[in-house]
This record gives sequence, C-alpha cells and structure tokens, in this order.
Amino acid sequence: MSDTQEDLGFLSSARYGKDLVRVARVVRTPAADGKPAKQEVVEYVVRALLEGDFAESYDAADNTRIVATDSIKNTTYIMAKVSPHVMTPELFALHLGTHFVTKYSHIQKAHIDIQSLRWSRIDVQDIGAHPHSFVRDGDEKRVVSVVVDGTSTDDITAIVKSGVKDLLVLKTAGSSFTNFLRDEFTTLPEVDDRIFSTSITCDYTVTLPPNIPLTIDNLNKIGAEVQFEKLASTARTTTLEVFATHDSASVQATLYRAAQTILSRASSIKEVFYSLPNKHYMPVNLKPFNLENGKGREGLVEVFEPVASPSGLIQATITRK
Ligand SMILES: O=c1[nH]c(=O)c2[nH]c(=O)[nH]c2[nH]1
Repeated sequence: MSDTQEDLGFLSSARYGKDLVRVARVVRTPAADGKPAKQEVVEYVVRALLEGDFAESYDAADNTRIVATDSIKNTTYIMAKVSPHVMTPELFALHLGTHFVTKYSHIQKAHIDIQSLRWSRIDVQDIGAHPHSFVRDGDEKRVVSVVVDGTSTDDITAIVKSGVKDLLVLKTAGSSFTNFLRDEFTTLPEVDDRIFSTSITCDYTVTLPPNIPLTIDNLNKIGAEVQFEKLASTARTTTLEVFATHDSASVQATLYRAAQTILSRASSIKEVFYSLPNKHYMPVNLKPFNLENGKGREGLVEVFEPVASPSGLIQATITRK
C-alpha cells in the first residue's frame, strides 16, 4: 500500500522500545575484616518503551528523532554496568527511565518494566548460605513497573509499581464458597471445604517522597527513604500469611483482606492490585468404584482432579482512603 493514501486516522498514542532484554549482573565483595568474599546476582527481563515527539516516524517515515531500539537495549546493558542502583529493580528502573527523559529532550516518558527472576543462595550443610552458588527458586518473579514523566518543565515525576507474579499457592482447608446467587444457570454445589489454589499477581503502588525531587543524583536518598526491598518483602510475606491464615469465604474476600493488611503494614503503599485465578480442584467421583470421596463434614474429599482451564479470575484494586 502506498504512503500517498489519504490518512483517515491520526496518531493518538505511540510508544516504542525494546522488550525482553535479558541481563544478569554480578556484584563481588572481596573478603575483608574477617568476613569472607561474597557475591550477589540479579537476573532481569527488561522492557523499556519511550513516548515523545517522534510522530513523524509513524506518519512521515522520518526516523531522524528515533533512538533506535538497539540503542535502548545497549543503554540497558550500560546501566547494568554503571548504575549503583542495579541490584534494586525499582531504583534501576527509575535510573533507566530518568536517563532517557533527561538525555533526550524530545522524549517525555519512559515506561520501564522489569521482571526479576529468583536466584536464591544454595544452602550447604556445615557452610550455610553459599557465597556464590544459587538455585532458581520457583517460577515466581518480582515485577516492577515504572513510568518516568519528564513532560513538565518543573520536576520529573514517576509512578512506581512493584509486586510479584506467578507466586503459586494452595491450601487444603480454610476455604469455602456458599450463599452465592442461585438461578436456572447454577449447577455449582455449595461447599464449606475446598482446595483453594491460585497463582498470585500482586502490584502495589508506592508513594515517592514528595520532598525529594526525582533526579539521578537523588536516587540514593529516595531509596533510603522508601526502602523498596523492605516493601517487597512486606507485600510478599503479608500476601502469603493472609492466604494461609484467612478463613476464606471466597477468593474475593481473601484478596480484600490481604490488600487491607498490606495497607496497614506499609504506610508508603497507596494502592494494591491483585489478580487471582481460582485454580479449580474438582472432587473425583469414585462412586462407580464403590468408594466414598468425601461426604459432609465427616468425610472430606481426598482425591481431586486439578483443572487447568477454565479458571475463575478475580481481580481488584484496593486504594488507601
Ligand atoms: O471464591 C470464589 N469466587 C467466585 O466468584 C466463584 N465462582 C465460582 O464458581 N467459584 C467461586 N469461588
């Protein structure tokens, strides 16, 4: 199709960048003051997308203001080498995003998403946590989503969301589902005992300190004030604790309780979003084999068929009042 065709639409939004940039960073601390040498590693999957004044690359095939996605990828690797904040994904994302909007005057916003994969230290008998050997500790990822906005002529601003995804949990008691709407479309029996399993996605929105302007030089101060690692640990631990201990009337009610508990434990979190698939475990009918598989309170179900699909999907955002 020719570019001389009449435009019927206008470019109402656009962003571009590099996705799935995989980078691992090792930090080595030599032995000193009687302490043994230690190494740390992070492994990230980064998406960096830019917004700005480059409409002409779409509507006039003019690339002169396009920072190549290849350069965006290179920037990610360079930052992984030079950024003092690389080991904390929120600060690394803020560094990368602030870099793009300050270096290029025609770039207004940077959307930086990072998934941090789990490398946990290997526990060795008689040694404890190994100084430089790690194990992939499950599918769970720590996720960070940062939008750095340099549109204003005043301060640069940012929205920082953090959380987890693919955190798979299951409980074999303490979950029921009763009193739901019944009509001619309903076949689901009420159950006062069931398996509750979900793969947790949680995103919480962090309030950045209003008195510290967002600049690359201020990232240390911002990090010290917000304590992103502590927030991540609070959100994860609280999510798991509430899942384990809440007497669940529904996925909805447990989601709500977990979010409220996070808000009560972390004053710098202003909003919590959860996405919880209800991964169904169906009781297997063993009657054809003259076997009981649960009946009433006395005989609880013992054999289940885990069902991959369909699943329920329960989502909500709880915002601090
Ligand atoms: O916790 C639940 N919430 C629902 O909305 C629902 N719907 C359903 O069929 N089972 C469940 N479980």
